[in-house]
Amino acid sequence: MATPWSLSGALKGMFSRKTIDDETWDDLEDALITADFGSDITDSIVAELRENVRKYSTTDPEDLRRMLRETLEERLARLDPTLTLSARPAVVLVVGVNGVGKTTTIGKFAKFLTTRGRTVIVGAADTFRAAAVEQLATWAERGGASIQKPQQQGQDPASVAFQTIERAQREGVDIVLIDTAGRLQTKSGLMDELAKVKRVVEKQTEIAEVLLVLDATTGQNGLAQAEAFIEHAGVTGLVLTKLDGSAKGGFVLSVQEKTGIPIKLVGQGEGINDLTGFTPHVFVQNLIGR
Ligand SMILES: Nc1nc2c(ncn2[C@@H]2O[C@H](COP(=O)(O)OP(=O)(O)OP(=O)(O)O)[C@@H](O)[C@H]2O)c(=O)[nH]1
Repeated sequence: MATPWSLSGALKGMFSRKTIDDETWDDLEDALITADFGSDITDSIVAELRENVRKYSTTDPEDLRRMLRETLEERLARLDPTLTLSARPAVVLVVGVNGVGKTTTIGKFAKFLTTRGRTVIVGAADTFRAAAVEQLATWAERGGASIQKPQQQGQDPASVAFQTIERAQREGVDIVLIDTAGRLQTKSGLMDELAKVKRVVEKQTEIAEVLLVLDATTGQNGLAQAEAFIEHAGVTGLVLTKLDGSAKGGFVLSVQEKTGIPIKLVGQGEGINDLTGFTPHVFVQNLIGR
């Protein structure tokens, strides 16, 4: 599958040369920077590979490709991408700034779970915009999930979360996905609201996952916007969306190393089936090519 974030095009020239030379290293560095690995990670990858090439006294670009693949895979696999969803119900809070693909992700995630035989209910705890609730309802339905809507516009988000979990417990639903607000007047208002949702939910049951949705096309900027969530929301996993429209495959590694939080899901399209788990081995195969 050709992906826009694959490095295989950028690396082609490099691996078709007969021997590893200065140009090889320049090309590698350019390719990594262009793919948004960031300068620190690029420097450390290049330094590590130079050391390996020296240690194994190789001049074969194919060896370098293998080493690059191993390095990236090893670094991506340092954090565990497994979702913890064994509690019943397993409550997942979905957080992130507006426009990153939160609603779509909840629908796709519901589909991902119902396809695997789990029952899902979505809680519309972003209660301010009626249109947003309706959009979420459409995606929940596509994903095969039921939905708990606010009883009136602007209902306290924590009470919607409460009602959703109560219903899940009553109806024996496996997984609860709570959609939270992405935009309020102030950051502290947003974080207070989220803290209240968490407090109320934790009285009912443990929170299984707090997933932060990030738009891969915005790269480092998007990360800066999401900083408050990373600092205050107790995020347990990242969901990268819009990777299909991004040339920034390196963001995947840089976001994980910068935040210390594992990527758990990846969105690569606008369709209901376009969300997958994150598998470093597969990702790196696609990134490096062949
Ligand atoms: N290409 C692509 N588009 C995506 C992906 N995920 C979401 N989108 C698109 O991104 C846009 C925003 O998605 P939403 O799910 O509405 O985002 P949101 O964060 O809920 O936005 P608000 O409702 O405004 O808060 C939509 O046009 C989606 O189709 C993805 O993985 N790939």
